[in-house]
Amino acid sequence: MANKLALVIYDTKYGSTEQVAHWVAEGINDADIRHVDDVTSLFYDLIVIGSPVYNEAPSTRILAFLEKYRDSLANKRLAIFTVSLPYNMTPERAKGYAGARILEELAGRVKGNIIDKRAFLGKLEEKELTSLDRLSLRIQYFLKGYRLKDANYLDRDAAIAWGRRLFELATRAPEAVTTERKDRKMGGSTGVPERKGDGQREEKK
Ligand SMILES: Cc1cc2nc3c(=O)[nH]c(=O)nc-3n(C[C@H](O)[C@H](O)[C@H](O)COP(=O)(O)O)c2cc1C
Repeated sequence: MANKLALVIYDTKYGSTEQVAHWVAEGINDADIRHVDDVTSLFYDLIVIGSPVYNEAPSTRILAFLEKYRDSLANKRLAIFTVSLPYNMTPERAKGYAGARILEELAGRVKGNIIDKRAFLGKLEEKELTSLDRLSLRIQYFLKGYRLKDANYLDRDAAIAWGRRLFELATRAPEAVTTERKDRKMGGSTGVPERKGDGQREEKK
């Protein structure tokens, strides 16, 4: 039986990574979508993995999944994305956001052929948070000289556009993708703008 085109796998606590996963799947056009705990098959040409960022790390469920299926994923085309919201985000910063650090950490855990990766911004709504998360974030923000406040940087168009890009890459011959990755290593566009000091929580205004 032929593989299906694409599967988008995500974890989420407050819904934003799930939302981004749905938009990405919409852009791919013919993608299945599953929470990381409900994955039953990896018979797809492309596996997209989306992780939220909590406490400067990817989701532990996603990391456990990558570990468990390390060998099965090793010969697959993969794409990965993170959804995060650094404490110092502003609409200005959001425009050039790369979020490279956690995304690179996640990519480092994967053995497969990563055809593309992307850091998306998410949202935070104080009233949705568990009391423990609210307290912990309030303390972390306070220690860094910021005040926790609601923010929503979800970008539907960007997520759908990335899904479309993945569709193009996934339906290309494997050699074409490999060549493009080599080109990128030699200085071409990575899809993730490389800007110094644009880590998840490294800048301070
Ligand atoms: C407890 C907690 C810790 C977080 N820690 C970070 C962090 O270290 N870096 C970051 O960029 N965003 C952090 N965030 C923001 C989340 O990444 C952001 O709200 C994201 O949209 C959450 O994804 P979800 O809605 O799929 O759960 C944190 C959020 C929570 C609730």
